[in-house]
Amino acid sequence: MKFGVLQFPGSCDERDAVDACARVGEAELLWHRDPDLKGVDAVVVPGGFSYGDYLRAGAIARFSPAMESVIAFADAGGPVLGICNGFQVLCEAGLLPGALLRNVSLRFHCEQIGVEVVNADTAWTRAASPGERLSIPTKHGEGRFYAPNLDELEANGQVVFRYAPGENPNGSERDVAGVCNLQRNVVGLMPHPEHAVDTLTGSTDGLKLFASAVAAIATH
Ligand SMILES: NC(=O)CC[C@H](N)C(=O)O
Repeated sequence: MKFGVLQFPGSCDERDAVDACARVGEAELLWHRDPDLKGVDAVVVPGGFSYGDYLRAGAIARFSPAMESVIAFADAGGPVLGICNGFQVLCEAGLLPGALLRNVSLRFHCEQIGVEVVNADTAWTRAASPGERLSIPTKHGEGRFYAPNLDELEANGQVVFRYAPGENPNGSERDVAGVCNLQRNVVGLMPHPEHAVDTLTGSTDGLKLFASAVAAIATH
């Protein structure tokens, strides 16, 4: 099982993402200009500030040559995870519904928070239980999830994560922290599971997402 972690100019969490993936499988960095995904079994689009967040976070990165390959990979059912800036890129690319707006505070927010698993039947949450609370860091300025069809997303089971009560850092409607596509192989979330994989930093809850992908590939 090999993960590919896609790196853009301005990514900053790709090394932690590789480390997180390497705890449950093999992992390698993929450069955004190269459309060859090197035969990986799952793709992680990591956090950071691709292209300096100019225009809108993720708006430029989504035109990278590798993104066309990621879209084809996702359309074929391959597991894709977008973390924070990666979530923003996947929304911009049309792989996930909705958009991420500026935090309601208009401030960058950085904190360890509680995140509840709403849907444990996706490629990236099957190792968790519905209602399970994970402790994961969050750090972003444009994390307020918005979708005009939120009722429909809820009805489809596309809301995958919610901020724990009282811990919503950005004003997202109905505390939405992460969503998936209809096929449930593409998941995006604002909190950073790759920063919660070692007891040294206080939580290993993030490993559940990466272990889920390994299970998804094993039963594919
Ligand atoms: N940690 C990150 O990935 C930051 C995401 C994004 N650039 C923001 O500030 O909203």
